[in-house]
This record gives sequence, structure tokens and C-alpha cells, in this order.
Amino acid sequence: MLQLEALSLRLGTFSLSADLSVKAGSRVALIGPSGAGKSTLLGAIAGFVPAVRGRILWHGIDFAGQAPGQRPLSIIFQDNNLFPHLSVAQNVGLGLRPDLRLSPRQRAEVAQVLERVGLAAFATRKPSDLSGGQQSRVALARVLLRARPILLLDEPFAALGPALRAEMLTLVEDLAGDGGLTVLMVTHDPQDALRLCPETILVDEGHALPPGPTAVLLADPPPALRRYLGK
Ligand SMILES: Nc1ncnc2c1ncn2[C@@H]1O[C@H](COP(=O)(O)OP(=O)(O)OP(=O)(O)O)[C@@H](O)[C@H]1O
Repeated sequence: MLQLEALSLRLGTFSLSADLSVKAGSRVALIGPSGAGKSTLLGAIAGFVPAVRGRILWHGIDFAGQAPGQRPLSIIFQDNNLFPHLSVAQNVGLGLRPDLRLSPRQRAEVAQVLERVGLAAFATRKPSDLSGGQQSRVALARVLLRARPILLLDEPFAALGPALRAEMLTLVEDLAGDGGLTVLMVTHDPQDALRLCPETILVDEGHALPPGPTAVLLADPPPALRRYLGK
């Protein structure tokens, strides 16, 4: 279980509170108006935004004092955080060793995971020689290799067209299911939330609410969400 316990965050004049928990192995969307604090909340979980008050716990262990790289999570942003000067295989290999001194066994793991996301034939290419969807797959491959139990997605597929986005969400669902990952995904698209995430956290007016069933939330949105969705 991931617990945000009486959490309070502040960035300049912006503040956000959260008191909620997310079940291990579940997939949860974060939805809310632009500037509501969705990325800030992921940033706090990842360790980039310090908490003013409260705690973040994973299976009862406090994240405080754990640097971002030590936390049991991976994060993918919209730009996929790929290094342009490294090949696809190297970008993925970074998930295992930042200095890229991979053992033969680790190289084999990289090859295996590239196969898993359908990029076996692209290992030596640079990210710029790939389509947007393929770049997203590289980022997912790296996450898979890191094998951290929490996956944070910050509008990862926003730049992709609808069909490709649906395909990527299915891939995330498969990979998350296989690995038993806990997924938190920021999205502006209610359909994406419905597709991947049975539950949704509504972030609005300085609060992140506890997760509720996505279908129920979208079928009968509270006023704040109604405004945001333009319903
Ligand atoms: N470094 C910063 N210093 C001060 N304020 C910041 C900083 N970063 C973000 N903010 C403010 O914090 C608020 C929350 O931003 P955040 O990016 O978390 O929102 P969001 O819900 O993810 O928005 P969007 O959907 O547009 O990506 C915004 O009002 C933003 O202007």
C-alpha cells in the first residue's frame, strides 16, 4: 500500500494536501484542472518536491530521507526522458547501470526486454530515428528492467495519436499486470483514465481526494470535475 498520510506540499504560493492510500498492484489515474497539482503530487512521491508536513509510506516504510533514485519507483514523463546521444539499447541499459558497464547477462536482459516491447530490431538506433510510439516503448522497456514496484506516469502518451495511445495503454496494462506494478498516471483524457485505471484521484482546489471508481466518477462527476470536463 502507498500511503499519503496528512501530506502537505508547497511550491511558491501553491499548496496541495492529500490524505489517501493506493492499494499495491492497483492502477490509479490523477485527473484535475491544469495547474491543480497533479505533477506536483507525483513529484513529491518521486522525491523531487519536499513535504511541508505529513508522510509518504510504501508498505509502511517512510520515504523521508530516501533520495529519488533510492525510492522503489520509476517515472515516465511526456518526453520519455531518453538521452538523444545514446542508442535504444543503451537508453534501456541505463535502467540497470547508470554507467552502462553491463555484464553479458545484463545485455541479454536488455535484449529480452526490447523483445517484450516489440523493439528488438531497433536496439542500435538513436531515439531521434524512432516514432513517438516507439520512443514511449523504449521508456517502458527501461522501466521494466528497473523492476521497481511503483510506476508513475506523467501524461506519458499525450503526444501520441488516439490509436497509438490506446495501444500504449494496453501495453502498460499488460506489463503492469505481469509485474504486479502499482501505477499512478496523470492524464487529461477521461477515456485514457477509463481504459487503464479502475480508480481515479481527483486533484482540485488544493486537495487530492482519495481514489474512487473511475467509471462512477466520470458518469456522475462532482461539480469541480464537471467544470473541468466541460459537462
Ligand atoms: N517550481 C515551482 N515554483 C512555484 N510554483 C510552481 C513550481 N512548479 C509548479 N508550480 C505551480 O504549482 C501548481 C501545480 O503545478 P502542477 O504542474 O503540479 O499542476 P498540474 O495539475 O500537473 O498541471 P498540468 O495539468 O497543467 O500539467 C501550479 O499552479 C504551478 O504554477
